Amino acid sequence: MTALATGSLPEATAGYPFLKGHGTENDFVLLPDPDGSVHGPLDAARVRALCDRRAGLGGDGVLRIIRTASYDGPDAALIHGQDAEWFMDYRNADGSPAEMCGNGSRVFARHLVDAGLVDGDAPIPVATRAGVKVLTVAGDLVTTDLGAPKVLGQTVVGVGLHSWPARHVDMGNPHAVAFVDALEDAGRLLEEPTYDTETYPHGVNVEFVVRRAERHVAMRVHERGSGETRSCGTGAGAVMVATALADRAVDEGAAPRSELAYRVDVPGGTLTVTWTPEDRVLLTGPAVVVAAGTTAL
Ligand SMILES: N[C@@H](CCC[C@H](N)C(=O)O)C(=O)O
Repeated sequence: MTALATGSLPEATAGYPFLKGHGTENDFVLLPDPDGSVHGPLDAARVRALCDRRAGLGGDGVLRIIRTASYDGPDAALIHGQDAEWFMDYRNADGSPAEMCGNGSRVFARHLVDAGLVDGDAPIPVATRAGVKVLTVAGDLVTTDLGAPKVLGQTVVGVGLHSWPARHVDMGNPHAVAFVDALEDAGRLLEEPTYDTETYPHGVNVEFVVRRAERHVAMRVHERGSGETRSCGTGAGAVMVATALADRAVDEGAAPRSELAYRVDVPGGTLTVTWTPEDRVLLTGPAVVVAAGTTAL
């Protein structure tokens, strides 16, 4: 391979500023748009173009970084009512908006701190479509308080000819958690798993879980709107809650009596999920920004 000679690189493309980042390889295009004047309308086609891994920048989703007061898209009243300066305007790779993104929230906070937009030594409240989430940054790790889980009923998910019972857990967004004998049993996950559309009228994120050791599990995920990804933070939260209940480490309908932590391995790394006696699910993991530039998209 011939190295590019100095000076042969094309001039930076004039266009819209972006950053690229990931949390346990759940990767995102970040669009800094503090006052809503930089990026213009973020329609589904543009999100799909940005997330395209061959013709675009590539990503599991887009995070627009905008002041809460400057957001004027759908559900603006709901967003403006939240007590947080910054709004994480998250979209899946297919362009659909989602209520919450756990891994994305850490990358979002990392950027706010790096850019000097917030004090990294203090808790950072971030508005989302699932309400305000508070983040804390400690070195390489960022913790998101995902809030109280909603533990709902049993359901069924399927891939090809296989089907599994699954636990319905809402972590701000919908999840179905299925325990499997081996992660490979879920196959290549090129297609969306089947699920009960009455239980999940707006689609669902499906997690497949195996136990690795005491308070240690591994998962794969098929995300609503993004396909199989290398990690899902809210999914890790849902998996921890479903596993702790299955382990009888927590009584149904209750919070743990003392802090309970599980290691959750995902294809892209490791997350720690802690469920507190105050019924908060805390997601801790890395958050990395790997590139910044401009895009014509
Ligand atoms: N990867 C995210 C979840 C993103 C949203 C999800 N696909 C949905 O539609 O609910 C995470 O880390 O939580």
